[in-house]
Amino acid sequence: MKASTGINQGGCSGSGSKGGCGSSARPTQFTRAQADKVAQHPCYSPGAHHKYARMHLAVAPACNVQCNYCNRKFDCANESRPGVVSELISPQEAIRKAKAVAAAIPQLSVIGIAGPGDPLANLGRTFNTLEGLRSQLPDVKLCVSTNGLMLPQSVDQLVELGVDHVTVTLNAIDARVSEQIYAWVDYDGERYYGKEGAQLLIDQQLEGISKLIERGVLVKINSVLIPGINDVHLLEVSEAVRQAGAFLHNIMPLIAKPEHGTHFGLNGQREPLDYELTQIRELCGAHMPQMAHCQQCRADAVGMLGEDRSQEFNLNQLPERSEPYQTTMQRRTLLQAAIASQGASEEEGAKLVAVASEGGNLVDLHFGHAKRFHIYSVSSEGVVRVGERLTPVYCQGPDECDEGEDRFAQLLGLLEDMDAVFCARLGLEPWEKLEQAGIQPVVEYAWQPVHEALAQWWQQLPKLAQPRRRGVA
Ligand SMILES: C[S@@+](CC[C@H](N)C(=O)[O-])C[C@H]1O[C@@H](n2cnc3c(N)ncnc32)[C@H](O)[C@@H]1O
Ligand code: SF4
Ligand code: SF4
Repeated sequence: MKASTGINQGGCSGSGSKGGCGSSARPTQFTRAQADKVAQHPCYSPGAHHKYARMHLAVAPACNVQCNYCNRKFDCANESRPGVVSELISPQEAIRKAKAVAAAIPQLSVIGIAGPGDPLANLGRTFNTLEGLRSQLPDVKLCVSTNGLMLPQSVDQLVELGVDHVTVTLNAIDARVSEQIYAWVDYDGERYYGKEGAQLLIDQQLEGISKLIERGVLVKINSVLIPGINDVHLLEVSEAVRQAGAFLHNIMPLIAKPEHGTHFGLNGQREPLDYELTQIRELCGAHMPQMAHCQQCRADAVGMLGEDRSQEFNLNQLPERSEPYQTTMQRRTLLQAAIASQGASEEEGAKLVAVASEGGNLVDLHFGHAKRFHIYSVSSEGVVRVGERLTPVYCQGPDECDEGEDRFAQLLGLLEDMDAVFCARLGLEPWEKLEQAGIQPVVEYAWQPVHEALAQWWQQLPKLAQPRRRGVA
């Protein structure tokens, strides 16, 4: 009973889609670790959007470009489309809201920042929020959706903070097309118009996409289909992003109603017809796997794709006090393990195992050097990845080791519900402390593939698997 990987399926579920699909997408080869990441992201895998939920934190009001289709309104609770939010929140409020939603919706696997403006035009607010999420909700995936203008200079920090899913909106790779979509571009204190602004944006987007891919980040491309402007051109966009190494293309229909007050809406630019969207997705599907279950969510969307529970989680509705996040996290991991293995794990004595691994393919990291632990449920049902936990680095070298004790205590807290920890190496002292905490350190499988290592380890466990040692409150 393994998790659906979402590999080679063309990103086309049809369900919940605005428009059809039918694409015969070109296969994309993923490593197992990438496939695991995809499998738990509701936007990246059609199989995942029934199992996992997402939320957007509306912390980023400003934008550094003006798309002719965008008008960011703040006070519009009954409308659901990109850029719309009910309330703009601060990074601190965002963390509070994220904890409340993670507790209420255990299927929440991904938290993204997607506006209502551009996350990278609000660097302080965005990175403060991401830092808070990383340190206080270590088990959620972090996702950012950007126009790409500030990407090249932001990639290092995004990777450092553990963001491994980024969506870039790329509507054109030819400035003659792009200048019809963007009114202006603000960069380095200057405002650029026409082809000059368009070319600047394209250059930054393509450089940023390449850098993300070099660093192992999964990149999804959003393109807004604008009839008569970029419809046929999207074939070139699709081919370019395939060559760059993006893994999913999300062609979204333009929304352009006069009442939205956008340039296109007010000037009669028409929206695409359903069959036009289907045709373009089919044609682009020859280059790139297509996403067809995008719901064009609000910038503060909450819940499973296709549902919007944002109105249940406005700041004034959040509980005054919440349980410690560690308790929430442990409950979420057990529930996600049950979801992933369809309820079989508890009864069969499944083990929860944390693996120190750089990319999720090999058991290849020193325990103290892991920036994240990949969490697996291991049982007679197989090896199922059920999440990950981001961690402060315990020891980066002799100069930093005086902080080691505190960080180790944090690590123990992070992993206290695990049955075992796999890593490539581990010092004697942490070894003993892990054992005292009831967590088995395992180093015998250093440099072996994670799934094989875990399966072999399970095989050699005593045949009568013990029920799990610990439950959660
Ligand atoms: C609101 S934006 C926020 C992230 C970022 N500023 C960006 O543009 O990528 C999220 C997505 O919604 C799309 N979007 C915004 N307004 C739209 C509209 N009127 N019709 C279709 N897509 C739209 C954007 O192109 C982008 O892909
Ligand atoms: S980049 Fe995003 S937020 Fe900015 S104007 Fe375009 S759609 Fe709106
Ligand atoms: S707008 Fe599309 S890609 Fe973004 S969260 Fe919603 S479904 Fe996912």
